[in-house]
Formats: sequence, C-alpha cells, structure tokens
Amino acid sequence: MIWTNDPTRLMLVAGFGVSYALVCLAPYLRTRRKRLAAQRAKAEAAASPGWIIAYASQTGNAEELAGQTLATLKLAGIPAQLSELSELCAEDLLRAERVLFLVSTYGEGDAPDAAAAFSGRLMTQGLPLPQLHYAVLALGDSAYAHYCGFGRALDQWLQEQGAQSLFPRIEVNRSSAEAIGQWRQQLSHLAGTSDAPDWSAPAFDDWRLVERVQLNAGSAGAPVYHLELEPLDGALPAWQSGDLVQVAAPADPSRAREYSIASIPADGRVHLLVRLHTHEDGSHGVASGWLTQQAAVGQAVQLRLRQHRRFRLEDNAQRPLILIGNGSGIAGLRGHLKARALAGQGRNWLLFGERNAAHDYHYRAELDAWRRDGMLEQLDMVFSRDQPERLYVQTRLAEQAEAVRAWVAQGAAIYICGSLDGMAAGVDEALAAALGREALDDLAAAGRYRRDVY
Ligand SMILES: Cc1cc2nc3c(=O)[nH]c(=O)nc-3n(C[C@H](O)[C@H](O)[C@H](O)COP(=O)(O)O)c2cc1C
Repeated sequence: MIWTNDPTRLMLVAGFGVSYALVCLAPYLRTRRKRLAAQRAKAEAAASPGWIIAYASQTGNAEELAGQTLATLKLAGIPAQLSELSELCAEDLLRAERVLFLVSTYGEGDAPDAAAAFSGRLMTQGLPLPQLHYAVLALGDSAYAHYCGFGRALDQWLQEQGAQSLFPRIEVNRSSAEAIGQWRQQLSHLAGTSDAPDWSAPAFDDWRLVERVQLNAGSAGAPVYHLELEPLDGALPAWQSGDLVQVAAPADPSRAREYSIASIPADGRVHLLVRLHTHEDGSHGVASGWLTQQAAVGQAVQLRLRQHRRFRLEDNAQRPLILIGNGSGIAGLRGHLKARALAGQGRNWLLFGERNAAHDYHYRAELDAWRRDGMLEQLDMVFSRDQPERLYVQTRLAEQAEAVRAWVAQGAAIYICGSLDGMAAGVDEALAAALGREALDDLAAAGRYRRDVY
C-alpha cells in the first residue's frame, strides 16, 4: 500500500473513490426509483375507488380483451370491474376516475349494436368529465372506410368533455397481436406489474370434414354448401347456439375466417353453411375455396370454436323469438331453432330471404317439420326473384309491423343473421319504423336485439 501526504493526490484519490461509488450506486438507485414508482402507481391505483373496464363488442373480440384487461389489473391488486358500455349512465361517468374503454366498430363506422344508445344519447350530450382518466382500445379493420370509427369518436367526445387520457388511443387492426401487445404493456405500466397473464388465443384443433353437400344446385347465386365436421380426437367441445368457428385455411393460416355454427352439440357435429366466394379475377376466397373445393371429405381441417356471447340466446331462451335473415345467415338462425326445438320452445317466427324457392330454400324439409310440430309459429319465406318485382325480408317485415309490435309487447327478442349490405340496414329501418328508434336502441341495450351480420 502506498501512503501519501500530497493534498493534490489525496483529492484525486478521494474524487476517484466518490465517482466509483456513484457509478456503482447508479444502477441500484435507478432500479430503486423504478421500484418505488411502480409501488406508488400500484398504491395510488389500489387506493382509487376502482377502475371500470367498459367494453362494446359485437362478436366478442373487445369483450375477450376486456376480460383479460380485468385479469391483469386484478393480478396487480387493483380493484376493477367489468361493465358493458351500455350499462354506464351519465352519473357513472361523472363519478368515475379511471375508465378503460375497449370498443369495436361496426356497420359503417358505427358502435356495436348494444352501444347504440350510449353513442346516440350520451355521446350527443355535454358532460363535464375533468376528473376522468381514461384510455381507449379501438378495434377495427382498416379495410373499412371508417376505420375504428366508433373508438375514435368516443375518444374525441371524452376529450371534448375534459377527460384526460392516460395514454394515446391504441387501434387494433384485425386483431393485430402487436397492437394488443402495446395495450398490455401500457396496462402493466399503469398497474406497476410485469407479470401480466398470458393473452394468447387458444390453439386450433384438428377436425375432420365428414360431410359436404351443395344445397343450391342450379341457383342464380353462388354455390352454398352444408358441411359437417367432427373433432379428430372424438371429444366434442361444448358450445351454444349463436357461437362461431374460426377456420385456418392452409394457404393463409394467420388470418382465420369466421362462420356461424349451424348446429348444436346434441347433433354431435359442427355444421357450417359456406358460400363459395369468387373474386373478380376468378380466384376463390381463401377459406371458402378451401372448405368447399379443395379439402376432401375425410381430410383434417384446422378449427377452433369461439364464443359469440352477443348472439347467444342467454336470457332470451325463455322469450318468444323473431329470427330474421338471408342467404347463408340461415346458419346462425338454424342453430337457434335447433336449440329451441330441443327445449320445446315453439314461440318462434322465422322471416327469411333468398332468391328462388326452387333452388335456394335451404333446409326446407327441416323447416317444414318444425312448422308441423309447432316449433315454428310463423314462417315467412321471401324469395326475391319469384315474382316480377323484387321482394326482400325488410319489405315483408314492414308489412308485418303490427305483428312485430305484438311479439315485442309479449317480450320477444329479435335475432338478425346474414348480410349487412341489402339486408341488415333495411331490416333495422323496418324495425325502427315499427317500434321507434329509441325503443329499438333500448332493446339492443337490453340484449333483445342481437345481430350477426357480415
Ligand atoms: C359487418 C361488419 C362491419 C364492420 N365495420 C367496420 C368499420 O366500419 N370500421 C372498422 O374499423 N371495423 C369494422 N369492422 C371490423 C370489426 O370492428 C373488427 O372485426 C373487430 O375486431 C370486431 O370486434 P368485436 O368482436 O369486439 O365486435 C366490421 C366488421 C363487420 C363484421
């Protein structure tokens, strides 16, 4: 060891010692600062009156992410509750301090059906919300003209009311894993936790295509096929009428296509109704081409079931049902009719549109049998091209406004399945004309007007 009395050298040694200590200490201090900030965030969040996770979802994506958001906050010890957007009233918002909104967009930039009243009534008012801290996760598909239209409108309205965003709106294009990852990261940051639960979607299972029949030979429309599938391992999973399947076609497994399930578990198989889609250049749709042209009967198909809570019967199982649809939309309605027949519930009115009775009367024998057995109280088949003038379900519905009012007065719920263009909007207008727009919005908010339209 070398001793020295030279003051300059002593200063240098001391200076070096202090710098060295600082260099060693810096990472520790940084980590400690971060830990304290995280603890503070957690304590503040836990002390707040509770977070609200509000979702508006049509086919369940936003709802599923809302459930995962709740699980993440709960894991971090933050009191939080899940709420459908439609359940929130002005008073709730005036009181709330932290709300996470997860909303999708439907129609042409519209809110999901259940949130129509929230969008039409609350969002047209001025509410002072300076106390509200919020974030928006907007789900959508950039192929639509009004990409994330409802999420954007909600965000803008909240800003106009003086609410403060916790972080900029995150837009999720076609369920993009990257955007969902950003949301998850923001949540972890807010909640001061790094151990968020796994959000990955369930894997696809192997099913076998066991039957395929074309239903509309000779039709003026594109070919429609009835398909039956069984799980390869024989264990039939549970589902409810109204649910969907996602099919991963070998040519594009990253973008699953969704189809309504046309059967119930008592059938022992998943039935699908698939219309072959043909592009302008003559090529077939990836999934519809695979399922109806390429996959051989007996071949394995990658499939997973998806709950579609918004289109299930749920509380409506005891109510009379008005089922309205067109084209391949008979799939989702057939699932419900099968469930009703199994439960012995005969108060069903089916109003269905296709082109020609001779070729497009899908499942005619089954519908006739239900009619005979008292499972279909009223059946209105509307064939657009069987008479000189074109006729559609919405025209028939408008003629039946009196009956619609009577059924709804008796507690009926209304289910719509089929095409958005040319059917859903017209049916919506006819229903609004029969019942009043406000009453229809109220039915939607109460889960008595449900749509699976595409
Ligand atoms: C009939 C229909 C209309 C849609 N309209 C829009 C739209 O106008 N803008 C948009 O960004 N996304 C639109 N989408 C895409 C959905 O918002 C997207 O699929 C979202 O993931 C659905 O979430 P959800 O399951 O929570 O309802 C539409 C989807 C369908 C089936």
